[in-house]
Amino acid sequence: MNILMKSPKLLKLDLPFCYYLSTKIADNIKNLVEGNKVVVFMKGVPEQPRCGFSNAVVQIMRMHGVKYEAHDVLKDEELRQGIKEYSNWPTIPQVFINGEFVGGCDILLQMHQSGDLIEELKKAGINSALLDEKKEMVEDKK
Ligand SMILES: N[C@@H](CCC(=O)N[C@@H](CS)C(=O)NCC(=O)O)C(=O)O
Ligand code: FES
Repeated sequence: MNILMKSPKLLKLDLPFCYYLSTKIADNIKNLVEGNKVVVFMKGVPEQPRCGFSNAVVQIMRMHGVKYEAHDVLKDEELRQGIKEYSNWPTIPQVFINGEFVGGCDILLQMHQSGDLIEELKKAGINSALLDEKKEMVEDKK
C-alpha cells in the first residue's frame, strides 16, 4: 500500500508552503487561459506592445480579425514566470486557443503563412477575416 494512503496526515504535514502557493498560481493561470477562446500573454498591451515579438502576434491576430484577451506579463512578475511553467515554454508571447497552448511568435507566424491558423481558429468556432477575403477573391474570379 502507498505510504500516503496509510497515513493521509503525512500529505498535509509534509507538503511545503511553496507547493500550495504554486498550485494556487497554476489554478489562477488555468482560469486566465480558459477565460476566452483566444488568450495572449504578451509584453505590453495590444494598443501598445512593448516588444517586437508581442507586436508580431498582435498584428497577426489583427489580420485575422480575432478578438482575444490579452494579459501584460510586464505588469505581473508572478504571471511572467508562472505562464512559462504552465505551458512549459520559456518565452513571451504565448498564445492559447480553446485553453490549449499553441505557440509563441515564430509558431504563430508559421501557422499564419501555412494557413494552419485559419484551421485552428475554425476548430475553436472562429471565422478568420482572411478566410472571408479568400472567398471574396474566389468569387471575384468567377
Ligand atoms: N522566438 C520566440 C521569441 C520570443 C522571445 O524570445 N521572447 C523573449 C524576449 S521578449 C522572452 O520572453 N524572454 C523571457 C522573458 O522576457 O521573460 C517566439 O517565437 O515567441
Ligand atoms: S523585450 Fe526585448 S526582445 Fe522582447
